[in-house]
Amino acid sequence: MSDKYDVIVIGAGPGGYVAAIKAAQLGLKTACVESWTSEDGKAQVLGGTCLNVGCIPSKALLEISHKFEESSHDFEMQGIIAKDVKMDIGKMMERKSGIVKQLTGGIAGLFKSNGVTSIHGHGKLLANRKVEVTDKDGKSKTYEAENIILATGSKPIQIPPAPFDGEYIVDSEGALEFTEVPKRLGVIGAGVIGLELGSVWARLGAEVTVLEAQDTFLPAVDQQVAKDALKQFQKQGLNIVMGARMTGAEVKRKLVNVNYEDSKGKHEAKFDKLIVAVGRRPYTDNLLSEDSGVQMDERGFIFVDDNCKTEAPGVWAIGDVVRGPMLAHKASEEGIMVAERIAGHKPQVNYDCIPNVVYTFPEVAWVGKTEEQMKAEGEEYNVGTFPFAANGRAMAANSASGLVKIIADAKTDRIVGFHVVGPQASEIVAQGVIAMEFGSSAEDLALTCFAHPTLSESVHEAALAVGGGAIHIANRRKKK
Ligand SMILES: NC(=O)c1ccc[n+]([C@@H]2O[C@H](COP(=O)([O-])OP(=O)(O)OC[C@H]3O[C@@H](n4cnc5c(N)ncnc54)[C@H](O)[C@@H]3O)[C@@H](O)[C@H]2O)c1
Repeated sequence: MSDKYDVIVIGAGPGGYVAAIKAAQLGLKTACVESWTSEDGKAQVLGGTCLNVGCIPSKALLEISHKFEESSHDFEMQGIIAKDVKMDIGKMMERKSGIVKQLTGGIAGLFKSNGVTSIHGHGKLLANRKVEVTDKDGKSKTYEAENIILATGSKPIQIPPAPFDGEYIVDSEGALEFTEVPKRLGVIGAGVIGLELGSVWARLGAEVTVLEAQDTFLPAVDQQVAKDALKQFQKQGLNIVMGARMTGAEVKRKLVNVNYEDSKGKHEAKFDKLIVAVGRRPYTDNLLSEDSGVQMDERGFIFVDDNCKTEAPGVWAIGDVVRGPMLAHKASEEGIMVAERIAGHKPQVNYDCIPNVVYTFPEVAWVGKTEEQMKAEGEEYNVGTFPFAANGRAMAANSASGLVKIIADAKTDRIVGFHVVGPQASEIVAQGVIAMEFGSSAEDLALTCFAHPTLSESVHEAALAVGGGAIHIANRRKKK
């Protein structure tokens, strides 16, 4: 086979592998370059961070640890006697690895069935739409393509006061590999990763302290929802210290001594393990030759326009390596858009309709604007909320905490924000995404028939509440 392609994708994460499959489906001769190698050094590993060391393994641990916590603490009041429930961490990790293996293997199958050529090695973009691929033995080969898609993802940020050592001070990947439950676990950063991984180990019995530098909890989240979530996490025993900036961490006699400062002064804390989750950085190490023509912005993200075009002709970039939220589904959407644009179509990603989820329990999920954003922008709006405490299905499921909140433009009634904290928020938010994508008004949702008894009835009631017409709760706003 010739080494000239219509499309070469560098990176086989949820951005890259989806782009490659879509491009091949559109009749383009496509190759995908991925350097990730199995631990035994023999095989190529597809799927990127999300499938291997991110979304999927963390969700496996979140599901299992939730079941453990539920059976240990919440079964008895429901009449289920499950005495002395024990956790086998080795077995839990085996199951997590099994799920990862199944999914990553699935991508290889999808590449084959769609006719994507998989190339194993490190890809580097050269000038004039050429890609140099270096294999694990250091041998290089150059390929050419009409279009190149950079989808190399991101890596955890390492900060000087707490360098990762892989054993005591770990990043999000290390936190998925503990072989036993740490007695005292410290987490730096109350962001998505800190909260999700802190929750896993807290449910399994660790005493968890989360140190967060900012004063506002989950500042990107609607603050009514964030405050509700914080209250619930604290009730579960997560010790979340706000306004606490970590200044140093040192391992001494198998313990991590952490120094931090807050408004009350300087403090020291001791932990058996420390997870540092202070954000991720775009991964562009040795990706671009000096004459590649691709520019980066001041934060190291590859510079692209609204359609993911870089400044080099025929070179595109998608996912965590470019501006916008670092989310697998955002990367996949960009991958599909770029593949279709290469094929001559003109799709766009609607960046206003990308859902966000924190996979804690309860989950926090949202799409669109927060009340704080509407206020800051001087927009007039109406709000409808409905608590799961008034939802029969949530009560039956012993998950009656949290709420659904819908924000609608005051003039048009168009839904501009949809927020959930509560059971299955990650699934419920899809209703808000669909509604917003179709330009629905709150009244459209209010006039829709929802099955009874379901958690989704809270969406219906919140939509009714926007117009002051909720049935199962006193209305904050009176019907006009
Ligand atoms: N469920 C999901 O969608 C999901 C899951 C995992 C990761 N991600 C994405 O990955 C990226 C990285 O996640 P993350 O949680 O690491 O980053 P984040 O940006 O969400 O949170 C990092 C937090 O660390 C705090 N921090 C920074 N330095 C600190 C210090 N010295 N002391 C105390 N606190 C400090 C910051 O104030 C911030 O709140 C995010 O963009 C996130 O959206 C998403």
